[in-house]
Amino acid sequence: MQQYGIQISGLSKTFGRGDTAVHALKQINMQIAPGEVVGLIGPSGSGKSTLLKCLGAIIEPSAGQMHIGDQLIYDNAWKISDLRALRRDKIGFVFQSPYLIPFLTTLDNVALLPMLAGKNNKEARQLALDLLTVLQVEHRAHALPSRLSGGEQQRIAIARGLINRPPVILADEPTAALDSVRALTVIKTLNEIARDYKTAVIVVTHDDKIIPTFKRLYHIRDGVTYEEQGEGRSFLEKT
Ligand SMILES: Nc1ncnc2c1ncn2[C@@H]1O[C@H](COP(=O)(O)OP(=O)(O)OP(=O)(O)O)[C@@H](O)[C@H]1O
Repeated sequence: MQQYGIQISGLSKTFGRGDTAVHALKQINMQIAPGEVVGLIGPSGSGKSTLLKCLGAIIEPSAGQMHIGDQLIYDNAWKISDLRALRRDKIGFVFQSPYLIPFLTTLDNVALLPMLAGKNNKEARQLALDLLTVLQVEHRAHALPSRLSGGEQQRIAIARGLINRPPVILADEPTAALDSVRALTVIKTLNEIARDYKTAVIVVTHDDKIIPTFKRLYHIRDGVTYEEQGEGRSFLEKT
């Protein structure tokens, strides 16, 4: 049986009840392999944020199943007690706005998470520096976020999402604030990281610049998803 990075089946989310109930997600099935980067697109109100929040264990689904790797996370109820530790160790979040802490250097912004997870200062900073090197922003390690370009800030945000080596990354509009060249660089970086670290990555986007880069694209409309095949890495190689 193939092992997925993250897999959901029959996942549903209803807000409210009775006549005013909103069925935001209706029996969604998704499987993302380790190393795969998929896109998720859909119009406003279609359920993208709700799906991302369920996948990120930020809100509780109403029904269905979710596995991360071979661990059953949700089966009509949460199957693990410490959701905060799950989010910290298994899921990396990358947002449209990098949300870097303005008075910490780039390096400390990234080192903070492994410190919170129990690593000592020196170990955490070395891990952070190694990752900044992979993302080609190590020369900005001692700069404050306000001194970085938008593309550099977004790469720092990716580093922070990755630092605890989560098996899953959820990226919400990570390129919306970037021009085409920087947007494609961020997506290339996510693809390289996914491949090298065996991470399953889901990118929610409205960004036409990056939509052709996905080999698999999930469309969502009125809480229902369907899948489309795209060009993927061969498109990225041409850019
Ligand atoms: N807390 C909530 N209570 C009630 N209804 C909600 C809640 N959150 C979302 N919804 C409803 O669920 C549906 C899906 O919303 P969601 O925010 O997931 O859409 P979206 O695709 O992310 O939209 P956008 O692109 O505008 O952010 C919408 O009808 C929305 O009004």
